[in-house]
Amino acid sequence: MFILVNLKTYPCDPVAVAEAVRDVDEKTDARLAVAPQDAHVERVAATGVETWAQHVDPIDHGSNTGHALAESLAEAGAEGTLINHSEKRLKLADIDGSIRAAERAGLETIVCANNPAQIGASAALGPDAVAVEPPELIGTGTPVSQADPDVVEDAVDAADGVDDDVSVLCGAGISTGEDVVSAADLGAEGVLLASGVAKADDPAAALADLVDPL
Ligand SMILES: O=C(CO)COP(=O)(O)O
Repeated sequence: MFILVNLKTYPCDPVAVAEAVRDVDEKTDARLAVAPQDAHVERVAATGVETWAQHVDPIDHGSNTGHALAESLAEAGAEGTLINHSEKRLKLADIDGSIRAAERAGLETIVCANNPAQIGASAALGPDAVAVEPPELIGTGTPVSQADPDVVEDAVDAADGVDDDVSVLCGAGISTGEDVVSAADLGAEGVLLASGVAKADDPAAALADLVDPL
């Protein structure tokens, strides 16, 4: 399983969380990574943890102000990027452009989507992976894999129907190892999570619990 910890703009110490993720990653067969804010990518990557960007824009070097350039994030140490997160929605043409920008920079891609229909459309654009995250469950602590198993299974079917090379992850409310196991049982190859680690009193303990049953 791939476990990607999205730090959003939570007021946690990104380097301390990154070190905890790196340490847990070394002790488990699961693949763990962290997606910090752009300003923290370089410091987080320097810990040795697999580091992802939260977003890239569909742009190239040039006359663009206030954008996230894929090449710059890759140079700072990012190995992949989320695209179209529920909190950073893009138009279809821009999702396509962001995937192409990420590919150009050598970044792995996960396109997020609200529901199985959007998962199918996203898979058609050829990212490495898609992630279904029902917005109403994000940040609630109610795990999508247990509260809405159909949405995960339907997302897996939708992506497989378009391109079975595209992996499917799920996210929203995931915070325990049991939630991760139920996601795997539904056919997800990984999970995205945020508050369960970024807002935990002890992020290292929260991470240890996440991988414990894997
Ligand atoms: O948006 C998410 C991960 O990208 C999920 O957030 P929570 O884990 O806080 O529900």
